[in-house]
Order: sequence, then C-alpha cells, then structure tokens
Amino acid sequence: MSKLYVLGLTGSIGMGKTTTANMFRDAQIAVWDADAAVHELYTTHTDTIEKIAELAPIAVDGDGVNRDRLRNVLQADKSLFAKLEQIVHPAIRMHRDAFLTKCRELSLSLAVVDIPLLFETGADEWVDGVLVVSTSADNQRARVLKRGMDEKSFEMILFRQTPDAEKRARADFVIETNSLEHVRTEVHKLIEQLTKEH
Ligand SMILES: CC(C)(COP(=O)(O)OP(=O)(O)OC[C@H]1O[C@@H](n2cnc3c(N)ncnc32)[C@H](O)[C@@H]1O)[C@@H](O)C(=O)NCCC(=O)NCCS
Ligand SMILES: Nc1ncnc2c1ncn2[C@@H]1O[C@H](COP(=O)(O)OP(=O)(O)OP(=O)(O)O)[C@@H](O)[C@H]1O
Repeated sequence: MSKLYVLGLTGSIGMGKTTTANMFRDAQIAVWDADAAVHELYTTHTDTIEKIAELAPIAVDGDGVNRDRLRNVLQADKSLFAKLEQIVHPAIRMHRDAFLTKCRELSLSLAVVDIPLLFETGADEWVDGVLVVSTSADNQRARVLKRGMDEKSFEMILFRQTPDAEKRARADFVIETNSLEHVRTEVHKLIEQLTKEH
C-alpha cells in the first residue's frame, strides 16, 4: 500500500489558499480546508457553539456563531483571540484527523490540508511538505479589502500571523499567486512530483 503524502498548504490572509486548493480539487486531489471546517463547526457543533456563547454571548444566535459579530468582538478585545483558539482548535484537529483517516482508508497517495495557521500551530512538524502561496503585500491588501473586509480587521488578523517572508523561508515549495494560469501549471507539476516520489 502506498503511503499517504500530506501536503500542508498555507499563506497569509488573502494570499490565495482557497483558490489554489480548488485547483488541487479540480485535479481530483482530496483537500481539507481548516477555515471551512471552522465555519461548519460554528453552525453544527453544539459544544463549540456553547463555549463561544460563554466567551462572546453577542456573537451567537439561533443559527450558531455569527462570524461578522465575532470579528467585531475580537476587535474590541483582542485578548479573546487566544481563548477562542483554545476552544476551536481541538475540535478542528478532530475534524482533520477524520479526513486523514479516510484518505488512508482509501489508500490515496496525496492529500492537501489547507491551514492558515500552519506554522503558528506547529502543523509544519507533522505534514510531509509545506506549500506556501504568496503575492506582494499590496496585492494581498487590495484583494482582502475588495472582498469586503474592513482595514482594521485586516490589520488585526495580519498582526496575528507569521510574516509572509518567514513563511516563504520555511516552505518546501512556494507558488506566486499573481496569475491563475501560473498557479494551475505549478499545481499540476507539484502533483506529478509528489505522486511519483511516493
Ligand atoms: C476571526 C474570524 C471570526 C473571521 O471570520 P471570517 O469569516 O471573516 O474569515 P475566515 O474565517 O474565512 O478567515 C479568513 C482568514 O483570516 C485568517 N484567520 C482566521 N482566524 C485566525 C486566527 N485565529 N489567527 C490569525 N489569522 C486568522 C486566516 O488567514 C483565514 O484564512 C474566524 O476566522 C474565526 O473564528 N477564527 C478563529 C478560528 C481559527 O483560528 N481559524 C483559523 C483556522 S484554524
Ligand atoms: N493565482 C491568482 N491569480 C489572481 N488572483 C488570485 C489568485 N489567487 C487568488 N486570487 C484572488 O485573491 C483573492 C483571495 O484569494 P483566496 O480567497 O484564494 O485567498 P485565501 O488565502 O484563501 O484568503 P483567506 O486567508 O482570507 O481565506 C480572491 O479574490 C482571488 O480571486
């Protein structure tokens, strides 16, 4: 049975993780997305919702955790970030482990885990390789603001992340996300390399 190669995909906010992850999906590679898992837990996982309701009552309503409200709460009290992460990250790890178990059961040779806080949470130590997606700081800011996030929230989130230069330095692979075509080509090359080697 071939061993599963787990590729960690990361990059700072707005650098192109989701877009790149979708290219792996288009190539039939299994992808797990930490942000999507958080969003799912916020509407389905009673234990997580209850704990967040204790931490930030205003951010929880009948539909679960409201992320816009949660962002505002975090902006007012940034010390809540660490407490929030203590609630969310263990639940996320279980979600991710279930995905990896399934990949192994299916004898897949490659799986991608898209984790914004990959270096910050030490996930670089258990993945087999790290792919960092990156573009210029100006491009990054323009992309995030265009998507509707306000400048203050962008700065707040960016401040909590490992700097782009450090991410690039610690990566096994780096892809510049300036054009979709370039990323698609690089993703296909990487899939070929990683599925051939293992
Ligand atoms: C801060 C929240 C409310 C913002 O929600 P929103 O819908 O606006 O953004 P989304 O969830 O899509 O995240 C966008 C980007 O923000 C960055 N980000 C999210 N959470 C964090 C965090 N705790 N620290 C640093 N950056 C973060 C990532 O680059 C992510 O890709 C939300 O991300 C959240 O609840 N985060 C806490 C859980 C967490 O740590 N998630 C990171 C993945 S493990
Ligand atoms: N290779 C690319 N070429 C051109 N534009 C891109 C490329 N990759 C991403 N973008 C654009 O940049 C924006 C952010 O991309 P994406 O949502 O993939 O980033 P992200 O890293 O997942 O963001 P977040 O950290 O907020 O979750 C999107 O508007 C997307 O269209």
